Amino acid sequence: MSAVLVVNAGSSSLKLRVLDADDTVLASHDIQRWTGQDETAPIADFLADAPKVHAVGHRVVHGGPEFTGPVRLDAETRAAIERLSELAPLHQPRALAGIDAATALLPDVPQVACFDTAFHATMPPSAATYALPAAWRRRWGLRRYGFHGLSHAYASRRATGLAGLAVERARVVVCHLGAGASVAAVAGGRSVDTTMGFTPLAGLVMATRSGDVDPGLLLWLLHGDRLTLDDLADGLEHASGLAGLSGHGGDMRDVRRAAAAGDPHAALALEVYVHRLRQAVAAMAASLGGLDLLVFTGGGGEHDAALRAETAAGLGFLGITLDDERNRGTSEDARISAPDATVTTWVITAREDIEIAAQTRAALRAR
Ligand SMILES: Nc1ncnc2c1ncn2[C@@H]1O[C@H](COP(=O)(O)OP(=O)(O)O)[C@@H](O)[C@H]1O
Ligand SMILES: CC(=O)OP(=O)(O)O
Ligand SMILES: [Mg+2]
Repeated sequence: MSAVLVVNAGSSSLKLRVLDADDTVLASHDIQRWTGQDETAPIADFLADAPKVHAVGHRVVHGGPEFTGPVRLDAETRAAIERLSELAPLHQPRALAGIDAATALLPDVPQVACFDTAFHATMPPSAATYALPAAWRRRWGLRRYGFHGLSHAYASRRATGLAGLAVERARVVVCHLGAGASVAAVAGGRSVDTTMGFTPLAGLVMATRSGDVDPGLLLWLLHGDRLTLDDLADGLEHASGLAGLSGHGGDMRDVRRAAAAGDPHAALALEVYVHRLRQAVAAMAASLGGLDLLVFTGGGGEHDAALRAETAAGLGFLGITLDDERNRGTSEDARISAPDATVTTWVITAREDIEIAAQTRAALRAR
């Protein structure tokens, strides 16, 4: 099997790729602000000019308890994915739109779902369990799932390889900083902890998502006539994060411009973002019992040298020290730590497409 079409529907974009057997990108197209509502059009246009594909791999954000590895799509698996939509309302409907479009356009080509949650299925119970009543946990399967697993898996493996470390021995913290953002702890190639939870709303400050807030605050907002459930959900998902803090939207570039022009709200947004990110890196290092590699990936992790420098600036006590020139000089896969740093720090381009293509080939071979 050679060429694989990769469909990566994120919260803010749709990324289409055709990858050859050796991961060469044969065709590529990104659609910003894809809603999934106009189902087939962008994928049809892309396929009209793309080489023939032999399989399709889809990124699906939530795999729930049942999907801990890639799965061939059919009516049954599609229905199971649809039932998980409530847990990832920004993401799952878009993945389903991509699945339906590709299935309609390529009815004879096998399709595979690859899950963001699957990489984190190896988390130990101490990291995955919420301190909630047992009856609730049993009845609704409440637990930490974690997300961005396709990116965390790829970036941790890639950095470990570039560092020349044995996978079994490497302790890696990966910061995936895109529109959604999460930090993961990877030991011996397996996820042992992460900042996202039951849903992709938990953890870090994101573009428009709040990340962690006091659950008592949410109860207080829902009490009496302060906010309806719909208003609360909309506020936490779309009007919080960098957007809610800065008043300049959720794109880090706009927030930085506003802060540089003297806007105090934008400056506070950056401070809160970095404070929480540093805390998360230290927490993940604690989950690993020490740290060998720190990795930055995702749009902000790859392109925002100031963000990397500000994050590292508070983490010298862990052995993290950047080389200023290297940090400012790259957005390619490269080491950016100082020569004498005990933790080596890396910038790695997010390549969920490579991970999805590999999982797709593996799932089809396994049958
Ligand atoms: N040069 C840059 N400086 C700061 N932030 C950037 C830069 N380029 C991209 N970003 C951030 O990356 C985010 C998009 O990340 P990306 O991983 O491409 O998207 P997605 O999460 O949709 O997959 C944007 O919201 C933006 O804030
Ligand atoms: C899981 C998640 O938050 O994905 P994205 O960053 O694509 O929104
Ligand atoms: Mg993404």
